[in-house]
Amino acid sequence: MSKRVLNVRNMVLAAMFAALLAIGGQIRIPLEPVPITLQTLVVMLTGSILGAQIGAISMMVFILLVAFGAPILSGGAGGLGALLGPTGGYVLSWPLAVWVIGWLTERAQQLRVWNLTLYHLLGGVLLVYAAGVTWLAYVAGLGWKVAVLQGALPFIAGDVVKAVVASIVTLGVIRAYPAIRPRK
Ligand SMILES: O=C(O)CCCC[C@@H]1SC[C@@H]2NC(=O)N[C@@H]21
Repeated sequence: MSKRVLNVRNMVLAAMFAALLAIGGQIRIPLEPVPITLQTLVVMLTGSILGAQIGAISMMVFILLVAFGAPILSGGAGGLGALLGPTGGYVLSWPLAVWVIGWLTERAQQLRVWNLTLYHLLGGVLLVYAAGVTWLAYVAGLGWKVAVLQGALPFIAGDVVKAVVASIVTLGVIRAYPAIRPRK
């Protein structure tokens, strides 16, 4: 990683991954109150490919765009109302989730499918679900049991698969472009 974080290369990469996140939100199964989407796959890829700093910046840019009304959340939702709605906890957790995945990835001696998958599960599943379910319980006025039933259980199997796929894709990208690998 170059010393200056906000150079043109990093800004372009951050914008690209924010755009990918917007696309990931449109590939969805519209469950209520929380859809199944490819957003978690992109969140995981952002952390392990861009690293902690640029990755978190990319997610913050995405959230800022949503807050200003860009229709880039799942199903084309956007604006402060959508951001602070029932699924807001997941979305607002993404900068931290990406930062955690990036932090771990940058410090790994060697990157393998198994350790990347572990980082993806910690940041992209555990942390995201903790924030998302807590927020859902509060905003939608659901009890904890119902919030877990509706906000976590339907996604676990798919998100574990996404964690493995994100690891394989990350290793492929790093193999093709070794200079992209974020390191501390
Ligand atoms: O409104 C949005 O755009 C956010 C939707 C959040 C979907 C969450 S992210 C974690 C879990 N995995 C999924 O596939 N869907 C939920």
